[in-house]
Amino acid sequence: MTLAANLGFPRIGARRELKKATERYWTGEIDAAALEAEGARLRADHWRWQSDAGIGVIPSNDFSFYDQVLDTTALLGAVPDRFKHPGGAVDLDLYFAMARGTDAAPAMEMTKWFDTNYHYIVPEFTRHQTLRRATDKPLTQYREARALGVETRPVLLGPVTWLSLGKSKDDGFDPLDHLEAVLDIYAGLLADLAGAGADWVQIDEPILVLDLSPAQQDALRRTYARLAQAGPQVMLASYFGALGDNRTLALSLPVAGLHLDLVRAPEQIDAVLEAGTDKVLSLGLVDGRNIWKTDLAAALDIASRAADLHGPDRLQIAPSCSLLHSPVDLQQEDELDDDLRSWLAFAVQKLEEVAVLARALREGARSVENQLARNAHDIAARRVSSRIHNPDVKARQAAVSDDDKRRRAAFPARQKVQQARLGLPRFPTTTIGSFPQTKEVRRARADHRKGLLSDADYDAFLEGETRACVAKQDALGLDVPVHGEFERNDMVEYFGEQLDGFAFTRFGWVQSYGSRCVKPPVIFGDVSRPAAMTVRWSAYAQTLTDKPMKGMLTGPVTILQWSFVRDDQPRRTTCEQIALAIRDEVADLEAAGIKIIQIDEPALREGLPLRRDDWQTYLDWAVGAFRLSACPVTDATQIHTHMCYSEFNDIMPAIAAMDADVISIETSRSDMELLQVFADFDYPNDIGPGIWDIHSPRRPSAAEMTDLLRKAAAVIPADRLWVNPDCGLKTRGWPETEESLRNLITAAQALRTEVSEPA
Ligand SMILES: CN1c2c(nc(N)[nH]c2=O)NC[C@@H]1CNc1ccc(C(=O)N[C@@H](CCC(=O)N[C@@H](CCC(=O)N[C@@H](CCC(=O)O)C(=O)O)C(=O)O)C(=O)O)cc1
Ligand SMILES: N[C@@H](CCS)C(=O)O
Ligand SMILES: [Zn+2]
Repeated sequence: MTLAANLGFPRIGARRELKKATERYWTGEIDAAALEAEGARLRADHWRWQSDAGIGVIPSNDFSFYDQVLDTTALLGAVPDRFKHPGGAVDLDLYFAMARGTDAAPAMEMTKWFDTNYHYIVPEFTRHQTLRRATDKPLTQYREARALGVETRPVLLGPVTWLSLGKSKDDGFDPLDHLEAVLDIYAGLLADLAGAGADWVQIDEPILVLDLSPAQQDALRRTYARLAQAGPQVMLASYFGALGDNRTLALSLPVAGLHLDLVRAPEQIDAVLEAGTDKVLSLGLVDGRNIWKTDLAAALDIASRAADLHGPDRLQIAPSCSLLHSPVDLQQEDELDDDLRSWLAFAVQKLEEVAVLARALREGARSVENQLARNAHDIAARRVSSRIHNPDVKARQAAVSDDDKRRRAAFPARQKVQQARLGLPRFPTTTIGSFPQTKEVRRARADHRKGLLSDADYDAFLEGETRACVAKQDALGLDVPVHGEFERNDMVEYFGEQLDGFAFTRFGWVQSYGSRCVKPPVIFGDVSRPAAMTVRWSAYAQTLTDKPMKGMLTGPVTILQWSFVRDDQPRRTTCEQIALAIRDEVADLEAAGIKIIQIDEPALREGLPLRRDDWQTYLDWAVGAFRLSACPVTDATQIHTHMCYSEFNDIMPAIAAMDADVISIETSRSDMELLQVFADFDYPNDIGPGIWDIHSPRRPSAAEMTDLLRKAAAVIPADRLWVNPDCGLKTRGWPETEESLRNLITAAQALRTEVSEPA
């Protein structure tokens, strides 16, 4: 019998209840018991909703208080020495300390989860680390569901993915050398889960869609040879792409089930069916990464073919990946127009789609003919909607030339003109754009939205915040101030709200990291800019200071990457439309007297395809889009870009090809490691390596930041170094911001004294 299955449900809560409870725990407003109780309440609700939606295979252990990779690190007791854990269980406070750092110990690194906007805590490995089972979460949450009458399939992160995503802290140590120790722990856990009643477990190995080394392939063979014997049957989950050249390997593993992402890679079903297998196949037919309604007829076509060739009893229907990346429930969206609403599906609706498809296979398409007919109507209506196409946008795109993507002079000549115009000191200091989004700022915006604060009062409030922020930066002595971004709810959503072709939701929140969420806008049609979006705030801020005010924009690739993108045209086409809109904004900022403009592209690296063979094509159009947005200006206007959470090792030519006059990057958590690649590559333009980890509430001292800057000056010529934090300061409070910026400026001053001027 074909079952409807789910791989993971969003844990943050339909109204971000988990975020709110976690943050209240951190500020001491509630205790651990209250936080645990809120977690349990959410899990119970989510299990019930899934059951009500008709899902037969419901996951457990997909819940997390911060991150599922950190959960695995805690499960395996891989606590870095600096947290001085004496052994025994990893409790909630140690868990949060690893994620967020403490005064005594910096947080563990955080980075992108594959090509998503979700961030995980990077495991740290050392040669002499002793791994041992240090939490029982998979077991307790399985039992918790059972006690509520819900039979679940516990989800575990696969050992090889966990080891592959971690970082070795000892030279020459290969994390895969820990594999046997990890397998001992997993085998024990699986046996316990079987003892508690679990017939199946889901083990996620998303690295199966990456280019794998022989050592990783061997590790996968050893892992599943062992775990397939350990108790419950294993549903091995691949997602975010095609198995590709790992298909034979995956099919050869002695697991009982294999999950395939048939949204990103629908073609792989034919190869798998042709190869033949006795495994249960889980068909990921409903997009877990986007918000469009599934074309059920097309999905049913694939599923029916699989049922004919493989047998309906050995099939499950599922979302393509965990629904962690999807908003919770479309039902809440009371402000979306009817057209748009009829085109969308969030997590709850996606599970209903999964259930319809499974039922169609079990009982025949007639049994769900009403649902199929309604779906076919909505899919067809979207396809022909007049709201999607804008001939002016298409005409402008057709006229884009290579010249539009080129600055007038090369960097050395631009640098001279800009230095003469800006007159900045060596080691110029700046920030990445946002300043603390305090409760007051968020409340004023919420009140404005609800009509409790008039347009004029909200505007005056924002002017006040901006004025105070510029004054503080002047008092601190920052060389290149910013306006503070108080008017922005989010660096992508804010732009989406002002561009045609975008829609936005009220509650479409998705977890980004820890308690932090984003509400990606929905790109449904051709994109254009009806009016200037940021000039009002940058121009106002420039009137408040004699220093050069930096204008702040989000780049086209990042807007694309952090939105829910239309799936009816290539991403590169949509990206170019956004680039043209940003280009107009850049030109307007320059015309308004703004001499420095930053175009943030933190998601450029994240958008890189998972397989290397596809990289160059992406990099060509992504870099082209950035350049298209950045190049309407004269040589005297300085263009900055900013990238956080990015590994640059393999993409330096593309970073250089962006040709930004200045790039600021996140480097502090990696102790400047990330900078070395810029040195090795001989990166030609200016660089601002972050010297303050703004993701942690910890306040770095001037000495610590001076030290980081010295490390930077040892590898990058001093006359090309800028001094800045890792990223924007929106998540920080004012006291820590002022103290840390004071220290950052002290560090810059120290380097100006220490490092002699070039002759
Ligand atoms: C730089 N990062 C970003 C990523 N993706 C983005 N789309 N944006 C980013 O900035 N990816 C990589 C990183 C991830 N980092 C972060 C950092 C911080 C956040 C964050 O702070 N998120 C906020 C939500 C931001 C937001 O949209 N705020 C709105 C709504 C505020 C709100 O909650 N209002 C309350 C009412 C408030 C009151 O009455 O007091 C409500 O609606 O209930 C706004 O400011 O208006 C977060 O809180 O999680 C995300 C990613
Ligand atoms: N300008 C943005 C960039 C974040 S990546 C900010 O400062 O928040
Ligand atoms: Zn950033």
